[in-house]
Amino acid sequence: MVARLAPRWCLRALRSPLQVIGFPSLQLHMSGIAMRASQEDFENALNQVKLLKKDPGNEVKLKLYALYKQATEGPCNMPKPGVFDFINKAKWDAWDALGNLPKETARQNYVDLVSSLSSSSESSNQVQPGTDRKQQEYENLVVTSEDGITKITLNRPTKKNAINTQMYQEIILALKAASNDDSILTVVTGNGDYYCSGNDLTNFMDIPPGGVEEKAKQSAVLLRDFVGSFIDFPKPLIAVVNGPAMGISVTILGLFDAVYASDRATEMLIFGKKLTAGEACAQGLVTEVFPDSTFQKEVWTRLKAYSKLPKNAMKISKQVIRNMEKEKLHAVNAEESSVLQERCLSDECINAAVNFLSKRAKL
Ligand SMILES: CCCCCCCCCCC/C=C/C(=O)SCCNC(=O)CCNC(=O)[C@H](O)C(C)(C)COP(=O)(O)OP(=O)(O)OC[C@H]1O[C@@H](n2cnc3c(N)ncnc32)[C@H](O)[C@@H]1OP(=O)(O)O
Repeated sequence: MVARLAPRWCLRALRSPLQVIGFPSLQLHMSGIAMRASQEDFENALNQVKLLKKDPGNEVKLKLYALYKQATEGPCNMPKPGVFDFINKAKWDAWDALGNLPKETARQNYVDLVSSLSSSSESSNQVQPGTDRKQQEYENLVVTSEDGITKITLNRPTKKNAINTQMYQEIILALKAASNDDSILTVVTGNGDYYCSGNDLTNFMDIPPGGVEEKAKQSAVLLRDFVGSFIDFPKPLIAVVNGPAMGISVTILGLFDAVYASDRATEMLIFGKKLTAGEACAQGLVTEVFPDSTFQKEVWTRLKAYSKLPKNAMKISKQVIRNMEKEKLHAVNAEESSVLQERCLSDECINAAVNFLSKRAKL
């Protein structure tokens, strides 16, 4: 019954430890709790959640969970889980943050939140591909090909294009596909006001049965494959940095052949320091900065001109330049991934993720 009704992201959540966050609505039906005042709206909202086309993300699921618990049970009445019990702690924090919010208000907030999700889900698939030829469907990317240019657009604008686990894998696949397609240039850009806010901090919450050590190992493998796919990319690869960029989306810019940034990319956050696009350009991380008002026009005019250049000459030139450093880059990548595996388990990393997520969970 659940399997038939639930959309794809629900099924994924049910298979993972995150299922406990994901399904207040199913819990309601299973426990058969009866509502009174706004029962009809509330029940409609519970049904609507199951019809959402897109996974709303862990933060929203936490909000839904907390509101559901508050609406049906009142203020948080559970003992606080231990710090390493990430999922239950995140749920507990979200519920506890609601304090003494009255049940009726929580019910109303749940209804309002679901309604906003339903409308944004209807207007989603956020990028208009225009006349581009759309390629394979991805959940977190839009990939189009036109005029010899394959464009990979990071497409989670409501999350500032943070890279979740699936998106890492989709980017690897999209780069693989672009390396074998007919295009001359490949472009990576972001949809919305951000280029990318880096690693999705909820990635670390989905702990597999092997525990946090297994998670750290999986993260290291994924990171190595992800960065490796940029190191090995055989054609000219251009980053069109349309807005702020953070974390891993900045650190991989050095693997692009050109990086064009809008002067609105004012937060290229590396090592906790904010760099403007101009400063990043002065340090060689960005190739050229354009005024935001003309950014898209100027950059795409230039890229279209580049795409008319001889395909094989460009590809071979890139390979000649890059091949010399590939071995070293792979060695550094392997080393960094193994350091990540260790650092994932550090208090500093756990606290940073928990702090961010618990702030998010407060309504
Ligand atoms: C087995 C697989 C595991 C895979 C793991 C692989 C690991 C590889 C790791 C490699 C090392 C990488 C390191 C990094 O990238 S570090 C950088 C991490 N990023 C951050 O710390 C940024 C966090 N976000 C923010 O500080 C702010 O959100 C931001 C400044 C970006 C925007 O602030 P603003 O106030 O304008 O907007 P909001 O905060 O309201 O954000 C809107 C919604 O977007 C969500 N969001 C934004 N960024 C992230 C993120 N990085 N992770 C998760 N969610 C993010 C935010 O929560 C808001 O969502 P809601 O509307 O639902 O609340």
